[in-house]
Amino acid sequence: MNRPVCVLVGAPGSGKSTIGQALAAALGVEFRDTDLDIEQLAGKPIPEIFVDEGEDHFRTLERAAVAAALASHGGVLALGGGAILAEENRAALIGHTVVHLSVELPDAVKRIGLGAGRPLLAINPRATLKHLMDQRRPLYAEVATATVVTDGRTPEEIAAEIAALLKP
Ligand SMILES: Nc1ncnc2c1ncn2[C@@H]1O[C@H](COP(=O)(O)OP(=O)(O)OP(=O)(O)O)[C@@H](O)[C@H]1O
Ligand SMILES: O=C(O)C1=C[C@@H](O)[C@@H](O)[C@H](O)C1
Ligand SMILES: [Mg+2]
Repeated sequence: MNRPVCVLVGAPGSGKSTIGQALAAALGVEFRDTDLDIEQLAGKPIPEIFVDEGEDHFRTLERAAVAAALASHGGVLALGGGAILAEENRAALIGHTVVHLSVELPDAVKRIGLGAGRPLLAINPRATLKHLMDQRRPLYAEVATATVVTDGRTPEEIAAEIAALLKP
């Protein structure tokens, strides 16, 4: 059974997908993102899943995607920004190497632009993002075995710091 060399968690815009790909390339392993697994399985983009079936259904798909990826993926794994909301997912992360990519509101807003593609941020995006980040910060900290600050830093710098952390 494979297990991820590193699982990345963090708020929307923390850079899980971007840094995950750079880190996987640096380590010479595969990158996997549970958001993409869910889209492939559902056959549609995440915003459409939210519109057609609702957030609860998305979270059900997400719990299954997290369990499947943790059990089978041997490379770098990025989880969706809200995956840590589920107690089941937090429990499943125990014993894994989990890196929290921390980001504060100004950098997160700059990066994601608060445009389309993030269904939870469709209404009053800045305030909603702040609320999400405040609510989730303790949960990211709970599952993380290390926290890496991303504000004002390039994806390459961040990926290099994580690669160094992973060295035995
Ligand atoms: N360290 C960084 N500095 C500047 N821009 C960044 C950095 N990391 C990511 N970005 C940019 O921010 C945007 C969001 O990054 P990314 O999609 O990797 O975040 P994410 O954590 O995967 O978000 P989500 O939870 O929505 O999947 C992208 O346009 C990316 O290029
Ligand atoms: O922050 C969240 O709850 C989400 C983040 C994205 O990665 C996707 O998983 C989805 O848009 C929900
Ligand atoms: Mg992502």
